[in-house]
Amino acid sequence: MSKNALVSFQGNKNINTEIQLTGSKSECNRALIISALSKKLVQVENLSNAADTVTLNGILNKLGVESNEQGGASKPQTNNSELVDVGPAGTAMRFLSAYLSAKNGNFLLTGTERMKQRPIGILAEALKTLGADISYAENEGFPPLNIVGPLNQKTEKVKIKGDVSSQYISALLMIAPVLPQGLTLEIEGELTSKPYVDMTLDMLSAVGIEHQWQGNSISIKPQTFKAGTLVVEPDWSAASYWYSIAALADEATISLPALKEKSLQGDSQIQRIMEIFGIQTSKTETGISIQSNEKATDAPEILDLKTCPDLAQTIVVIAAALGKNMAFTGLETLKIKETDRIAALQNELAKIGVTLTETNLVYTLNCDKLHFPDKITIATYEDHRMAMAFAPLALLVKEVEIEEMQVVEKSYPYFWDDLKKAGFEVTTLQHSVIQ
Ligand SMILES: O=C(O)C1=C[C@@H](OP(=O)(O)O)[C@@H](O)[C@H](O)C1
Ligand SMILES: C=C(OP(=O)(O)O)C(=O)O
Repeated sequence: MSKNALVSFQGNKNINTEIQLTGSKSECNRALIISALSKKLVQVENLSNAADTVTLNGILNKLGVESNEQGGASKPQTNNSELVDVGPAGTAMRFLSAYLSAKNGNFLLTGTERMKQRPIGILAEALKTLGADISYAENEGFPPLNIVGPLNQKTEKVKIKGDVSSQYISALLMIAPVLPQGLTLEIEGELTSKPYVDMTLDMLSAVGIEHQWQGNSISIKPQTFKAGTLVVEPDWSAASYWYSIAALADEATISLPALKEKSLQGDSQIQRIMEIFGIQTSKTETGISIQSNEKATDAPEILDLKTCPDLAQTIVVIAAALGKNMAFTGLETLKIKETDRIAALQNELAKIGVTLTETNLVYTLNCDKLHFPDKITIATYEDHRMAMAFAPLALLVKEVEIEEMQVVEKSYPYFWDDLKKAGFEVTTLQHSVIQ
């Protein structure tokens, strides 16, 4: 049985609401790994209810923190490996690859069928260079991974490609302080998604872990964690869907408590980017408020999204719906996320007459044939962001049916409830799936 959401908005398109967003899954997943590595000296506050965070928390609780992550312990006697299944959680897969390599035990780290298509070879090979015992259980370079820890460190210097996923780098940086020799990472090529590496280093600094970043090298010496609490901010990627709603409404004032204008999350750039679509952000006593009635700023000729890949679907869909023939760069990594997000966007934007085409890594929207049928049905490809980026179109299209509505659970489980709170009608449709 598949469950779809039928989304519509009746009456005046004026939205005035307050939405309490759940904690950032990126911050939470780092905080949980750091807490485990610190043997719970570091506590986490405002844990997200994102499924990816719930999964990682469950795995870490089950594994316990007794074993010796500081390295040097003898290898386990048994050949039975412990199954660790992250489902669709990319950060959990990447962070645990490093964490389990440093931990005493024998593990089979796996995930969904899609996870088995998301590359991990760059990280696994870097860990092997450090001394980790890792092998590919199915396909070379992809999960599942057999990991036998703790690693017997052979070197402190590792080279790593920076242009595929920053998660590999964050994963290594978090275990660096517990490695007997520490770690110096030399990043080769351009670093993609850089704000996520900054987030990792800032969160490590908050619990006393120092680093040096010179040129393309980041070094962390062996160090102990300082006791403390990491307080997680709400999720800025989730906030981006409220910016979309504000951009498509006739008038909107949406307050988002506890969000900070200056955030650890790179996706807080949505504040500046959405000015292109006439949305203004202001600080309030409790967080921020977004308003739709300000004058739009000029769109740049090409908007680069390399530092905020998770905003790409939000921004591309809004630009398309507003008929802006914009061009984008920095979208290369979208093909290896929850789905091939470029192909997914191309397929679904075609339903409102918009094309997205690529020439020399510049992606251009053509909205000349933009039209809004009375009803569109959007496929979501097991990708939460497809559902959430397209649902706001219900402000322009009478009925938007979003397939497999449960996909939102990955990062924003209360998305549909929050839409209802803001005045949308959301009905659940049950369809039998014929195999
Ligand atoms: O480190 C993180 O928390 C994340 C980094 C980004 O991935 P890439 O570095 O693979 O672009 C982002 O897309 C993902 O949702 C979360
Ligand atoms: C890419 C994402 O997540 P992950 O890589 O952690 O699966 C995302 O949340 O958009």
